[in-house]
Amino acid sequence: MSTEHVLVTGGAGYIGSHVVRQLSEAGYRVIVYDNLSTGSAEALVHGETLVVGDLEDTGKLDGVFRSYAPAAVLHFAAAIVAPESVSDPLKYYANNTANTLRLLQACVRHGVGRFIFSSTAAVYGFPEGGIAAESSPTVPINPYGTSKLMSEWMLRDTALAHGLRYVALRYFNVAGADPQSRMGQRTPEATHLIKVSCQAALGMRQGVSIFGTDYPTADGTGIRDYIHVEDLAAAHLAALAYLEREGESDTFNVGYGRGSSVREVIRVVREVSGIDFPVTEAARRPGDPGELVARADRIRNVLGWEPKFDDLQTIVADAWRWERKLAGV
Ligand SMILES: NC(=O)c1ccc[n+]([C@@H]2O[C@H](COP(=O)([O-])OP(=O)(O)OC[C@H]3O[C@@H](n4cnc5c(N)ncnc54)[C@H](O)[C@@H]3O)[C@@H](O)[C@H]2O)c1
Ligand SMILES: O=c1ccn([C@@H]2O[C@H](COP(=O)(O)OP(=O)(O)O[C@H]3O[C@H](CO)[C@H](O)[C@H](O)[C@H]3O)[C@@H](O)[C@H]2O)c(=O)[nH]1
Repeated sequence: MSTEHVLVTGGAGYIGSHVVRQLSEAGYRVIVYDNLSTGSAEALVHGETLVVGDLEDTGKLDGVFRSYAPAAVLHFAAAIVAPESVSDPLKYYANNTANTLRLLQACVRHGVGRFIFSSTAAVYGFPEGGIAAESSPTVPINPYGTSKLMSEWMLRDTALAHGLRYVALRYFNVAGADPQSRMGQRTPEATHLIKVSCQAALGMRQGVSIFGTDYPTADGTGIRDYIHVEDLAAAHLAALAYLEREGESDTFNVGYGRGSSVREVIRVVREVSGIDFPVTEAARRPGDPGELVARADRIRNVLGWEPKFDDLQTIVADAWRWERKLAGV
């Protein structure tokens, strides 16, 4: 049990709010810094302190560091829509790269020693054989991935120069919701397959398009490593504990190391919901790799992370329950 303050940027968002809840339950005193551009104060369920502010506002950020002297910073705040990053790249370099720079400068000014960073499998682009290890080449194919990779580099160099230790977590396909439906993915226009399929089952969308049926995979559709947001959140607590026991700075994939195809996901959403929503076959979505699965042994070995929800049925059931609650049905 820790009584230290930790600062969580983007803590009112989808992933951050799950981590915030788990941190509170573990005894941390959590300060959330969020501009509520996509996040919601309702996602903070244990009365955590919310400072509504933008990372660009370094004056406000400095005030937070002065008031709470956080022992650690967990950095989720970002713009996250990969296709939008192609049409508006500077938004991504501003909000993801430049704002991470501002946050790191504040950490150095205030002597913060521990930092956890939300990175993404998008840093790998199209990995050889569809499987990415942490040592695989980082060749992002869109500005979103590049903005995150640049942040990883700044973090690495800052750590070396200023005695800060960090863990960068490269998330694969995050899905599902709090098993008690207190929080989940709120953005109605989200494009993620499991959310879209649940919305289709609820009749909120006309159906689901399968983007590409001619990939060199067993059923021709794209394969991804879907990870339950609750397990992903637990990885952050494992990372924080690792830094607290003086672990060295490091970067880890967070996935299960096992892929599911688009057809499998749709079949499970139909089964779980009991609703046979329309599915159409469409062309490949530009920039989509056929297969993207994590090599995921390092995080288990080094951080001691053990997933508890490694099952597509469970992920979909929790996503489905949340989506119904959000829709009020
Ligand atoms: N969702 C995924 O599948 C996925 C996959 C890989 C990596 N990630 C990373 O995880 C992190 C969280 O993603 P999410 O899915 O929870 O997204 P989200 O949009 O729900 O959360 C982002 C949060 O950051 C806040 N925010 C954004 N810009 C800000 C700024 N300038 N100042 C202060 N607050 C700001 C938003 O209001 C929101 O609460 C991001 O860094 C994202 O790149 C997400
Ligand atoms: O309506 C849809 C939506 C998705 N897909 C397919 O389903 C799979 C998963 O697509 P998502 O949009 O759910 O997720 P992505 O794999 O494209 O990307 C997500 O995971 C990446 C990391 O792996 C990045 O973090 C990225 O930001 C995040 O959106 C892909 O094969 C995609 O082509 C469909 O067939 N129809």
